[in-house]
Amino acid sequence: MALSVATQAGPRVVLSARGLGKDFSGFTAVNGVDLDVHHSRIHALIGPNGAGKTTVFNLLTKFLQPTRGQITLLGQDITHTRPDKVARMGLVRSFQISAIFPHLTVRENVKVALQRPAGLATQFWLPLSSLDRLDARADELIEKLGLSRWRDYRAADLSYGRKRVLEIATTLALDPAVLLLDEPMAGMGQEDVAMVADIIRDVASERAVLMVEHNLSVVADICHHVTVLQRGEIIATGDYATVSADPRVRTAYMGSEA
Ligand SMILES: Nc1ncnc2c1ncn2[C@@H]1O[C@H](COP(=O)(O)OP(=O)(O)OP(=O)(O)O)[C@@H](O)[C@H]1O
Repeated sequence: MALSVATQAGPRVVLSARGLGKDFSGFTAVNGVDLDVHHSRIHALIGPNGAGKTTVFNLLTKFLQPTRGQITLLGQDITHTRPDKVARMGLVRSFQISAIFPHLTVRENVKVALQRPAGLATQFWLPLSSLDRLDARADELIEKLGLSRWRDYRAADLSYGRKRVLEIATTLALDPAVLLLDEPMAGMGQEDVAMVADIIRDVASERAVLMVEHNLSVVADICHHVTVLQRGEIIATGDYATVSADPRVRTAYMGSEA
């Protein structure tokens, strides 16, 4: 199937899926998913529990091999590419807080992340001072994400919301073209939600963001495009106003379907 993304007006498509599907021992978890994720846009993937959102994320990052369909990243077919290579090509998934080293400071955490794209192996037996040359870049990233005040705090001492921001900062050290965020607002209080929403908006000005998010007011607030999944298939796609008015989406969220 030809991908007609190159001719579209507006921001360019950086990640795209066509006819994406995944079966688990005969059970179809994802089927016929078409997705275009654009540079400088925030795209939400929403849907009720078990709709297939995480499976789609795992397929896009190649943690799972699709049963059907094609995935393209920056114009290259990555359907059969290994996850580590996909990450190096610019599709990076933000992992949970456990990806942060709690005993290291904010700055040290960012520096450890920064040494990866520099092509250095992560050599934990080297003193952290060996990463001094990364100070300037680390501080730039820290400032960008509003963490300067907490630069010398141990990650363990940060608030929950700021841990998530630090985790996003470590992901941005790889300068991804596409950032996948898995429920970035999960477990956060309202104040942290607003802060992290602002950060995601900023971060997306220089890359594409695809996020799974259950907080629909955040989706309404910051996402340019929303794709709604139900039972592994797309039931609506468009801006928030369009999809939230769709009767199938209303039914799916009210849980009144069998
Ligand atoms: N490894 C697996 N083996 C078998 N079934 C699976 C596997 N992974 C996911 N599933 C099934 O696929 C369906 C989609 O699951 P998935 O986790 O992708 O949904 P989700 O939309 O992310 O849900 P939630 O919002 O609850 O996290 C579910 O029915 C789930 O039980």
